[in-house]
Amino acid sequence: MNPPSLEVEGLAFAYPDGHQALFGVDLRIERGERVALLGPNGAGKTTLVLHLNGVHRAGAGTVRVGGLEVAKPYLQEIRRRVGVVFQDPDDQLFMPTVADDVAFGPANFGVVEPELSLRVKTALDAVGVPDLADRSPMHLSGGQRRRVALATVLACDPEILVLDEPSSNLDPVARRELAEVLLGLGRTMLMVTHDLPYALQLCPRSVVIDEGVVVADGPTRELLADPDLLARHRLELPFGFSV
Ligand SMILES: Nc1ncnc2c1ncn2[C@@H]1O[C@H](COP(=O)(O)OP(=O)(O)OP(=O)(O)O)[C@@H](O)[C@H]1O
Repeated sequence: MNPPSLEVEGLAFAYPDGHQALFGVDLRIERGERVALLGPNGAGKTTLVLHLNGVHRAGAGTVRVGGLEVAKPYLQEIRRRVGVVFQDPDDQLFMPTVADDVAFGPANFGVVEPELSLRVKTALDAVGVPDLADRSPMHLSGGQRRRVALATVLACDPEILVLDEPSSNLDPVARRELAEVLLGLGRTMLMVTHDLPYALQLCPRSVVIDEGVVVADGPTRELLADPDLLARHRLELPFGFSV
């Protein structure tokens, strides 16, 4: 049997200033699952995500991606396996053309022509912007930049896609179109978001963390239908939205 895409066991972490941000987090995501990671500001979501690609080193506990432990000797392969799409595409796009940006990751991981060009084309097709290949990433709309940032990660064929606030700063049409793209990918996903309707639309399962611990883990629809849970953890559905 395949190992789970993500297995976090007993993860605890304190920042160098002594602030304890995670207290024994457990999280298992099977291949093909789409999971939303919810929680108020300061809950520990980003801190958790930065353990998945080895930016932070666990104080205690383990993280495995597709069965491989996040540890120094395996960091290059871990970074290929964990495709983080940052909230700000500026963090991800820096080459002269879109095609160069999408090729950058797989080229770094040793992919060569003709496979490299195929990866670029497949990734841009998957996010619905094949026509942008020769454009400068600097001169794209926010929605286009978000899609290109996603393509840069897809081109590395990650085990798990980690999306940080994918719907932020998108107009309603770009937001819906991105949801359609994400649903069409058929990939394992962990989506960090404050956009609860987006979590409901995209992720059958949600995990709520608060003050560094997992406080709920279950079907998104059930969690969002629990007003006490939402109120306890500063989660709020938009006015008039019913689950
Ligand atoms: N570099 C740091 N040094 C010390 N404490 C930090 C550092 N970065 C984050 N923290 C603290 O760790 C806790 C968790 O922060 P984190 O950024 O993981 O929360 P978050 O759930 O991602 O919040 P948000 O929804 O606002 O992005 C917070 O109390 C935060 O103040």
